[in-house]
Amino acid sequence: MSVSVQDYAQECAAQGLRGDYSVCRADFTVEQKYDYSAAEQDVWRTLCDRQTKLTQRLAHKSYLDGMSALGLVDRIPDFDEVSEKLRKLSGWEIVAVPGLIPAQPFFDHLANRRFPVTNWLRTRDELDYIVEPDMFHDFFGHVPVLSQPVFGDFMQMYGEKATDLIALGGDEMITRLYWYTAEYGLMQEPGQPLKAFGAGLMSSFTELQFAVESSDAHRVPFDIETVMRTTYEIDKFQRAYFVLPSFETLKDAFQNGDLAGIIKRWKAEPPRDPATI
Ligand SMILES: C[C@H](O)[C@H](O)[C@H]1CNc2nc(N)[nH]c(=O)c2N1
Ligand SMILES: N[C@@H](Cc1ccccc1)C(=O)O
Ligand SMILES: [Fe+2]
Repeated sequence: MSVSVQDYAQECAAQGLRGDYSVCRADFTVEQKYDYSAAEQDVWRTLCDRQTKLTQRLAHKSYLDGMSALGLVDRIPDFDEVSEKLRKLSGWEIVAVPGLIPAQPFFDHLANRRFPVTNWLRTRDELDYIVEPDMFHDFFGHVPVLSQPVFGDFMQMYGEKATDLIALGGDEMITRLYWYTAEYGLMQEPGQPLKAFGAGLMSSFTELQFAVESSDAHRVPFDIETVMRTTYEIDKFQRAYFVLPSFETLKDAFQNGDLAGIIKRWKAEPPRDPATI
């Protein structure tokens, strides 16, 4: 039923993903091994400096509050140190993984308040955008909001509920919901300017600006059923961004929406193309 590390490692290698899955434990975690070079530390600082300037302007307050709570990011994070801080703030910890892991173990970590963070960093040639999650994306994009108890609790609940919905055959649909909210969600609260919410935007210099500021970005109001029916690609700018009116809207749709019904209705139907939403 669940994916074995060996099978997944082969799949990833075939797709050209960068992580080394040969040293994974059964839950896809690895040692962080803090042996980064001076050049990598330098890339990290550059990434943080240029991206922080953008997030100050374009990120939702929940993210900026989370970043302040976490404190300094002046060198590549030591995962154990960060976990200690996070545990005090919200009961979360981070664990090292070699890169993308399958949905099921991913959600199982979330359900247990563990966030998987990739243990390698993009190169100097990828400062603006990278096609697969790296440490900068996982850490800079996702971890700040986990320090905020409201979001931390939501992510745990997401992990728990996702596991049940996957059992109904909703693997792809529940992943799309995660994708278009936690990764690429925008937020526009009443009377407020449009802000970025998702982690995939927070970690990309070019896509963050595109999604929030470009008149070429295709932005549509959040609707849970539409989101769950819409495909995505991980290695290009998104062709649709869903705009949430508030975090409560997402939480409410997730808690009280009939996700099982949506899955049953649509899982055998052809999905929708984001360009046509
Ligand atoms: C939930 C959905 O499958 C999503 O793309 C998951 C899959 N595996 C992942 N694996 C890692 N390491 N990081 C992620 O953000 C994700 N996201
Ligand atoms: N494109 C994101 C990384 C990412 C890849 C794939 C999925 C999610 C995030 C970045 O440049 O930071
Ligand atoms: Fe992510």
